[in-house]
Amino acid sequence: MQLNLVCVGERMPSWVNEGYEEYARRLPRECALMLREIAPGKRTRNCDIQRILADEGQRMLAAVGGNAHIVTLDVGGKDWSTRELAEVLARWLREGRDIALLVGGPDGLSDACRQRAAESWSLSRMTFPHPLVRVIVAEQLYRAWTLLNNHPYHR
Ligand SMILES: C[S@@+](CC[C@H](N)C(=O)[O-])C[C@H]1O[C@@H](n2cnc3c(N)ncnc32)[C@H](O)[C@@H]1O
Repeated sequence: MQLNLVCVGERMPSWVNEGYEEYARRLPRECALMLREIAPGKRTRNCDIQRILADEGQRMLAAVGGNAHIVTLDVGGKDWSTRELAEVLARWLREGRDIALLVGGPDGLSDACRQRAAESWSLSRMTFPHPLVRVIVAEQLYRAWTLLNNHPYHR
């Protein structure tokens, strides 16, 4: 199983890249987390946001393997506790399919991404900036993995 974090947004500040890498590199090979960055559409003053969202969504889905289990990151998704996330991670590991975790850009996710998703994960009822979301996701996945493996990181 591989975890693919598919995010709209490129050229992140160094603190975002370092924060993400800090946790992603700790995950073992059987649970590797790979980042796939999708270039955001160009937003101009009178641009058609729905068209830009649809195009970003299309490129996100193209970056996801045909057999992947798709999970959207969404304020309105399931607000798993860390322990519940660990159970979800254990299920994903058992099923063995690649997982695609989709994080939208400044305007969120397209309808097509939402429709293709098998599950939706909420980190909080608060809206976070998309650069921060990849860092939190990497940390929570690492924390869930340590919980499954009785590692002292989770206590
Ligand atoms: C800045 S937010 C987009 C806000 C946009 N107005 C919306 O309605 O989605 C960018 C992305 O970060 C992710 N995100 C932000 N806050 C989140 C949260 N609390 N839980 C899960 N994902 C979140 C979502 O994937 C969202 O599409």
